[in-house]
Amino acid sequence: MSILEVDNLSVSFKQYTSGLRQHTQEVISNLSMELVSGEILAVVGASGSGKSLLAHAILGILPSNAQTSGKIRFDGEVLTTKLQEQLRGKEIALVPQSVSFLDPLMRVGAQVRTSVRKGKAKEAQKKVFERYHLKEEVENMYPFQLSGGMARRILVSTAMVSGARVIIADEPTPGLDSVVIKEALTNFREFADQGCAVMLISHDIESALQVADKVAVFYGGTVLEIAPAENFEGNGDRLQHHYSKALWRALPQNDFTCEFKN
Ligand SMILES: Nc1ncnc2c1ncn2[C@@H]1O[C@H](COP(=O)(O)OP(=O)(O)OP(=O)(O)O)[C@@H](O)[C@H]1O
Ligand code: NI
Repeated sequence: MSILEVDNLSVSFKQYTSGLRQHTQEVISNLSMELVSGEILAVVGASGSGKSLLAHAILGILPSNAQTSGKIRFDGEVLTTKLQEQLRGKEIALVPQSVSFLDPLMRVGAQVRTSVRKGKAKEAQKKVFERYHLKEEVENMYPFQLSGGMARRILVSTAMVSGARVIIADEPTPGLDSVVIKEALTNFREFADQGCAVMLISHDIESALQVADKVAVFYGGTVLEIAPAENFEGNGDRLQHHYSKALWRALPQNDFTCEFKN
């Protein structure tokens, strides 16, 4: 069953060029896709292809000069600005790409606790810190005192304790060591297995494929194809699009199958 549906979404930015002349740049074009309960959808594609903007459009946190058209539905209901506000951080949680999303003036333990909706906040926060190997003293720190990897683990923790039904994770793993990456990906898998849905935006196709059910390949602001994860194997012959094949074959471990070899 589909929890979140994106229907013909376009996003453009109005920018002033010289003087008062306006220029509109479309950064997402006629994009349709869905998140299904119980599934992880990995989203892969080049830098600048619109992955983060799609996440922000779903959450309703695009910059104010962005114009959108199309519809996004949660549980069949069309998302309005008001509904997005109500669902944000509650039914739909974001693991943002940038650690600047953390509140610089709030201790990180408190930030995680404010996201807990069910059960005891303190307990949930302690448990999730333990899970992500964050020492007890970290809860009293401010974001500026954290390393990049610690800040990222705080962002993942915040989404994990929220009790949301949809998690949109925008590059949640860079800078993390392999043990924590595995832990986070396993948690996303468990989360999906409980009947929730995950959108996992990642440059790390190899890791994403370990847990994803389907992969959406992004290019130039739209989805080229959505393929079952198992189609990413061998030479990539089961992938439909040249770009998807190229993306897959460009991975270091696939050099062996590259035609240029010999
Ligand atoms: N506020 C903005 N105003 C104008 N253009 C923007 C704005 N934010 C993003 N863009 C443009 O939209 C495009 C998509 O950006 P987006 O951040 O979604 O890419 P991405 O796929 O997430 O890239 P990355 O993999 O590097 O995170 C880029 O070309 C970017 O320059
Ligand atoms: Ni991005």
